[in-house]
Amino acid sequence: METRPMAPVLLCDLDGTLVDTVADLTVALNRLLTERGLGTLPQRRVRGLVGRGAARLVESGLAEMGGAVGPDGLSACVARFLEIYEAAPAVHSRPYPGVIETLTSLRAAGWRLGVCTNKPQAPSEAILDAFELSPFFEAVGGGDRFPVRKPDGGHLHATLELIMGGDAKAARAVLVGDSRTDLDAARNARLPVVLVDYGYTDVPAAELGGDAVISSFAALPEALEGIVADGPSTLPRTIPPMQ
Ligand SMILES: O=C(O)COP(=O)(O)O
Ligand SMILES: [Mg+2]
Repeated sequence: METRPMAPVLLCDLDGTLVDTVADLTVALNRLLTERGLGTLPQRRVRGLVGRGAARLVESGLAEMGGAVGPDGLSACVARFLEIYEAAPAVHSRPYPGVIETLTSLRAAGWRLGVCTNKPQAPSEAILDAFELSPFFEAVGGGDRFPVRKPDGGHLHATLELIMGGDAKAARAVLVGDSRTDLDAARNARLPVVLVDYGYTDVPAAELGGDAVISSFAALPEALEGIVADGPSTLPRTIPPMQ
C-alpha cells in the first residue's frame, strides 16, 4: 500500500514576522511608563525590546527609562501593561505585505500552519482575528500557553503537538521568525528556521545564521522548497510532557 508523506508544518512567529505590531506595543508601553511618571520611548527603541514576551518588554522598557519596578513589583506592571495592550492590540498594527497571499498559497500547496509566539495567547488571538488570519492556522501557541516559551525548543514542540497530536514526533516542520529568540528556539528544537529581515531584531537577520533569510514574506515558499527538499532529516525527536 502506498503511504502518503506526512504534510509539512510551518510554525510562524507573530510579532515582526506575520504582523507589524510595534506601534500598538509602543502606545501601550508608553502609557504604562507615563502612568508611572516616566518618560516615553520612541518606537524605534521599542523595536529592539520586542521578541521575548510581555514581561521582558515591560522590564526592559522600565529599565531604559531608569524606572525602578517599585513595591508592587514587575508582575503588577506586566498585568497593567497587558490590560492596556489587550484593550487595543490591533489599532496601528498591520500584517506585512504578502502575508495573506502567501499563507493562502502555502495552504494550497499542502502545508499545515501554526503560530508560535511569545506574545500571550489572548492578544495573539485578537490580532489574528482582527486581520482575518486565524482561519489559516490550526493552532496558536501563545507565550503563556505552555510551561516554556521560545527560545526553549519545547514551545515549538508543544505547538506542533497541538497541530499533529502523536504524529508531532515525526513532523517535518520549519519555523519562520525574525529574531535571535526564534533562531535559538529552532536550534533547540532541532528544526530548520527561515528568518525574515524586516522584523524586530537588534542583530541583523542575515548575521544570525538561519537556514535562509528572506526580505519579504512572499519569498517564503521558495525558501521552504530548498529547506524541505534539502533537510528532511531535521526532525523533532522528543516532545516535552505537558503540565
Ligand atoms: O511579544 C513578544 O515579545 C514577541 O512575540 P513574537 O514571538 O511573536 O515575536
Ligand atoms: Mg518576532
